[in-house]
Amino acid sequence: MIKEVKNGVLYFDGCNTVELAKEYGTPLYLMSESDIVGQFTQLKDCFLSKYTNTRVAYAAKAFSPMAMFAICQREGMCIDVVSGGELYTAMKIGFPAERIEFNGNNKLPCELEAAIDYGIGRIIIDGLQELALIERICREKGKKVQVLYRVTPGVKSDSHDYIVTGKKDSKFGIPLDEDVIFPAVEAAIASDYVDFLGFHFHVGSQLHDNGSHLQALDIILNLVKQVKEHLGYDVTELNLGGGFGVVYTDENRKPYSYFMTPMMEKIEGFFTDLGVVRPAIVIEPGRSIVAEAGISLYTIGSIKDIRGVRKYVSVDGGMTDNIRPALYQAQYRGVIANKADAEPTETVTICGKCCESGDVLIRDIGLPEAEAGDTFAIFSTGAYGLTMASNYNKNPIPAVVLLKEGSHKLIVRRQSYEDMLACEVLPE
Ligand SMILES: Cc1ncc(COP(=O)(O)O)c(C=O)c1O
Ligand SMILES: N[C@@H](CCCC[NH3+])C(=O)O
Repeated sequence: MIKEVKNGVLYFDGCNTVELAKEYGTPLYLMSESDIVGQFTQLKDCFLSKYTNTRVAYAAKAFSPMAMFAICQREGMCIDVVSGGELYTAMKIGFPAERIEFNGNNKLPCELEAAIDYGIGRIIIDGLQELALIERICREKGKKVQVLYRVTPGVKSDSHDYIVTGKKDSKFGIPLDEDVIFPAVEAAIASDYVDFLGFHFHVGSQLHDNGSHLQALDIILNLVKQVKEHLGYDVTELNLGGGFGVVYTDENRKPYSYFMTPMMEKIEGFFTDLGVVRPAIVIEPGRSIVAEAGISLYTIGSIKDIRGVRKYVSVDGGMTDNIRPALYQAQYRGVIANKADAEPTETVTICGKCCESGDVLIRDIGLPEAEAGDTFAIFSTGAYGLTMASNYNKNPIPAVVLLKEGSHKLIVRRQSYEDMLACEVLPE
């Protein structure tokens, strides 16, 4: 049991969360290594070990400390980076270059140069000008890189509009208009500076239905067929992106096999019929690896009961460590960690300490009576919490503690006020 209650106290991966709050301070992110490894194990069982020539590239944007990259390295995973900063993190720990893939709709020349210098495995080209930019850099450096094209399949997905990426009106990917995509593929095939491997799509995030993945896959397989027919070229790699949904409140999380099995069956059947060796298949899960492995801990402070309206319970963090409720109206569950088995007696709203009315973490949650000094725990905050954290109101970014079966270690130290001032210069 990753989460359990003992003597009224919430334990996570064998650790007493109230003690952790005292030892490391709050706000605090906890990450369960056991849960992260458990997700990788499930992917190994239903995908990596079941089918040859497959890879998982963890989408680092979900949670990107060096320690996470090290877990990926140890577990034999690849990683998907989307910025010079994520790439630098990988380089810092000596992450094997060939296991890094680079995504992004506006990769900067300096980012591409660093990636090509490091010898990264793949660049996922996201727009028409990017090929020329990569070719120029490779020409100057006397290098060659492996590339895929990210395409927009033009499918709808059932998720928040801000995290849907597969529709045609998107800043990501290349549209599938014939007069756009075929010349682009021809140019990549003909290039002396890139090896063109195939196609990439990512339909969106936090999906609980495999429909849009399967629809996008059909579209991409049709493209593969057309590329063979028109250009006589067999692709050697397909990347199906990530997007697999997790539990925040009462969602019905589907196992990875719910997505992977029908996709792999479709792919295997298609290439058998085409009489072509199946290309390598890559996926890029981010959220599903780390979201449920995270808990955020806060200390309750001011409590305001606006009679007949709402009771606000304030915590010592907020939108600075978890922007998702404010940005996507995301919903979370939580408990008072030191009263974890007490019955709810009132409905309250958990708000942060930032100067924004929208700084609400959980609206209308049933809790036992909250008191100043209680430790409040919010579940499923492991993805896109720390990585989207900000210094708004000059609040320092919290520490991260990695838990494993009762042991705990600091993997990101809490920012100090000095850290926040470190880049500032006072004019003479
Ligand atoms: C290209 C790409 N790959 C992977 C991901 C990871 O998605 P998720 O965290 O939903 O698995 C994203 C983000 O949505 C993405 O844009
Ligand atoms: N940041 C988003 C996910 C972005 C996915 C990347 N394209 C979230 O928290 O849900």
